[in-house]
Amino acid sequence: MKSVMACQGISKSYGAGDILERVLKRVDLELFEGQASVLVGPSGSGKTTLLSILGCLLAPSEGQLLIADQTVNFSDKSSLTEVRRKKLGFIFQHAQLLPFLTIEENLAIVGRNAGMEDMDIKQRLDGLLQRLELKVMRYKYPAQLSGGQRQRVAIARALLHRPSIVLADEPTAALDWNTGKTVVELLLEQARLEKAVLVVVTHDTRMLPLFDRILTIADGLLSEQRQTAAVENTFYTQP
Ligand SMILES: Nc1ncnc2c1ncn2[C@@H]1O[C@H](COP(=O)(O)OP(=O)(O)OP(=O)(O)O)[C@@H](O)[C@H]1O
Repeated sequence: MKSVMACQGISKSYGAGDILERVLKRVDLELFEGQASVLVGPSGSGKTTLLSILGCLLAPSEGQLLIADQTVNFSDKSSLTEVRRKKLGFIFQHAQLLPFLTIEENLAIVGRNAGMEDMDIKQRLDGLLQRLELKVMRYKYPAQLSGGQRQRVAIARALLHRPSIVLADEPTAALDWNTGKTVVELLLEQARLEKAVLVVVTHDTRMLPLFDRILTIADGLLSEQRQTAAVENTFYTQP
């Protein structure tokens, strides 16, 4: 399997002196092509912090992040922007679509930022809108869509430019169970189709069996669980 992304001894602290908080402690992690991981842990354990580092949005205090065997240089803003635009796709709890643009425009802008040709953007847009059952929404604005439809647009937006890494922070938190499950299944299907690395943060333990890997953060340490029951019993109650 091809390694797409790796964390090597990544630590992250916030604050300084007496109020120093060590959120991540020497996290090692290797993520492979086409692999879908779910990231779980108690509230405040550092899930968003780790996802932000993986997404090149936040610099680690120590350690290195490698994407396609290249060390990410967190002090070089222009290369960080380039990596984010070309290699990464993001999905957030609330889709965070641009309200003044139509669905088509919200999607096309990602392709343009990644340097795709107009014809490629159009073909990709047509295919994703069709598969995600969003064709009738094409010329609508985000406010005219339901929460589930907006998250399906967010999936299309995250994948449009064929990123090698897709990161999702609680993508179903604002949705009911059935809508959320459909959204995650579509996300998994599309990510696997594109052979992208997928990392999803969720509090919903019912989602865990859908993923290839279950990663847990607790006390700043990352571990991998194979038994979903152990994770459920340790930290969570069913929503
Ligand atoms: N910018 C920041 N400055 C200072 N402390 C921060 C900052 N961001 C996060 N923290 C702290 O780091 C810890 C981890 O936060 P993080 O948001 O990564 O946790 P989480 O596991 O995603 O939590 P939740 O499940 O509640 O969303 C928390 O104690 C939080 O208060």
